[in-house]
Amino acid sequence: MEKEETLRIDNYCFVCGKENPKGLKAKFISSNGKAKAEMILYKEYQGYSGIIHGGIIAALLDEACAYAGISLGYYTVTAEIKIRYRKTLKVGEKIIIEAFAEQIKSKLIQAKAQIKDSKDTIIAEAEGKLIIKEKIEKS
Ligand SMILES: CCCCCCCCCCCC(=O)SCCNC(=O)CCNC(=O)[C@H](O)C(C)(C)COP(=O)(O)OP(=O)(O)OC[C@H]1O[C@@H](n2cnc3c(N)ncnc32)[C@H](O)[C@@H]1OP(=O)(O)O
Repeated sequence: MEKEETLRIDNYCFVCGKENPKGLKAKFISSNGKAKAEMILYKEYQGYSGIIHGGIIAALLDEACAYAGISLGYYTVTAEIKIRYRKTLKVGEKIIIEAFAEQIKSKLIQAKAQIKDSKDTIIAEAEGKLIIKEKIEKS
């Protein structure tokens, strides 16, 4: 049987990697199944003029779900993610990204995430199913 590949962290994640010069460099803090980040997205990430691209929003929501899962002690891959875009996100607006995750089966974590603007308006929401690949060894 083929040995499963382990997930490697090399700080080049497109969303959070500190070393990725083309990445978003989001800084998540997470604990007890919750994750949070605040950031501003600039023109480089727009689709239509002045509006942040939905794929970037999806990537941030996905990442938030993953961080919430990491805070439960697991590295996961996303099996499914459903996104509801509620309002357009304007270039240059401060946003808050939050996620909550719970393990609902031996290999399955269910997560919810949302992005709000500084007026507490929900910009987008997500529901994700994450499959546990490995337990994080405490160093
Ligand atoms: C500090 C760090 C910084 C670094 C932090 C970096 C964070 C990066 C975050 C990035 C997130 C990503 O983009 S991850 C990359 C994008 N995602 C991927 O590439 C995933 C590609 N897909 C796959 O590898 C596969 O399809 C899987 C693993 C998702 C599923 O494979 P599989 O073969 O079907 O699953 P299998 O192992 O048989 O099943 C495992 C269990 O999960 C269940 N399961 C599988 N899929 C689903 C599903 N959609 N919904 C419900 N349940 C499911 C199965 O029924 C089974 O349950 P039971 O029978 O055991 O009960």
